[in-house]
Amino acid sequence: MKYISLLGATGSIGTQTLDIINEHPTEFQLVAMSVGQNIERARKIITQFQPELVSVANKEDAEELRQEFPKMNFSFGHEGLVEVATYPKATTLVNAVIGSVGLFPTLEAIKAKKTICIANKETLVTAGHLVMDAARKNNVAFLPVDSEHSAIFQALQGEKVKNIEKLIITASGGSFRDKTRAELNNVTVSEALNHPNWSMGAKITIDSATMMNKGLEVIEAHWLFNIPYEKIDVLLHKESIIHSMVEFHDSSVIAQLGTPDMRVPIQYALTYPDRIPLKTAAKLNLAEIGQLHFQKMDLERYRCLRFAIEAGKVGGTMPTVLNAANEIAVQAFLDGKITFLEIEDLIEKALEAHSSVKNPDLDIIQGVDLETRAVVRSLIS
Ligand SMILES: NC(=O)C1=CN([C@@H]2O[C@H](COP(=O)(O)OP(=O)(O)OC[C@H]3O[C@@H](n4cnc5c(N)ncnc54)[C@H](OP(=O)(O)O)[C@@H]3O)[C@@H](O)[C@H]2O)C=CC1
Ligand SMILES: CC(=O)[C@@H](O)[C@H](O)COP(=O)(O)O
Ligand SMILES: [Mn+2]
Repeated sequence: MKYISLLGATGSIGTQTLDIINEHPTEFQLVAMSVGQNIERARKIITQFQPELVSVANKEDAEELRQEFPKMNFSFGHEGLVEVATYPKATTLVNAVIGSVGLFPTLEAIKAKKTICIANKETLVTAGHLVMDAARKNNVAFLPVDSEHSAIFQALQGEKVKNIEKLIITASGGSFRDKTRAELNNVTVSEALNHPNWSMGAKITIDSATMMNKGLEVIEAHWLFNIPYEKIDVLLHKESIIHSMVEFHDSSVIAQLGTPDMRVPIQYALTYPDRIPLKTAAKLNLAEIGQLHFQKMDLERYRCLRFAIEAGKVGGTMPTVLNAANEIAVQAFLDGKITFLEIEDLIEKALEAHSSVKNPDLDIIQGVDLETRAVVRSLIS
């Protein structure tokens, strides 16, 4: 039995993680979880899974739930996230929270020697050097959940990192992949949220549309696999069937394929190095699909991808700024305060205004993260 703590239980990845736990009750048990504001959904999860500890974003919600479920432990805020991430009975943390709020709980879970299944890519973008260094020093398994990184991780099983020629991360192109830049001027929030292949949370769906998601994934891959940026390519592949590939020195390419279903990489991270059946996942039928398409990535069309690669190469606190600016700008777009193309303008301004600090410690990272959010908010207002 694996005892799971889950950050972000009410979200898209959180819900699919619960599906897996539900399908395999003899393999997994949910012992601790966090939610944000969605208390209605939290009530249902508590009733179904009976976790021992639940953390919510707000104190008032924690108090209300404590009255309703007197035998359960409740916590709240940032401390609550850490309590869930380090819950003593849990052996494995699934970090499915959104944003750099996931960084500190991840570091604490690593110190508490939990196996980490990481979906929360913003944590790696914000402070990948601190996270991977802590994982190495504490000798904990740090397993990718993001579909592309799971694909690369699977392609690398039994391989030597020294033999890698390059990583090839595939990109669907997101909701606006068939639009020109000129056509992006008047796009709406609901159009942007209409991803062609994946049903995901709002923030990552917008990131897919701006191609920032792929930029974050390039930085994520750099840290997870310890590969220089020059050896990471992005390839447009509109079907999202090949989840990513690794090319080796001998010109051999290993790809991982499957129908677009996040439960597959989530479950792989939970069962690694084993595999167990996933009855509810659709089988891949290539004969039915017929053909797959590939296209070179245009960094002028997708400026956010260029910003991310450049920020990653500069390193230090530059990716922290990229991520924080993006989080604020995407939320402002979702709230109807800015247009779609203003997302990238704000990120560009934040990056241009920043002088990167080399080898930043956690205090510096947290300071830069907060400062960037304030700068971008003031640009918006
Ligand atoms: N969705 C997907 O298919 C994929 C997602 N990812 C990554 O996984 C992560 C999660 O994405 P996704 O599931 O789509 O996101 P969602 O928006 O669907 O879910 C986010 C979760 O985080 C909680 N949350 C949000 N803000 C806070 C906060 N300040 N404090 C505590 N909890 C908070 C939400 O709680 P509540 O709703 O209760 O407020 C919710 O449980 C992201 O980093 C994303 O990039 C990676 C690959 C695929
Ligand atoms: C499912 C997943 O891993 C997402 O990160 C996905 O990659 C988004 O699709 P895009 O390729 O459009 O960014
Ligand atoms: Mn992905």
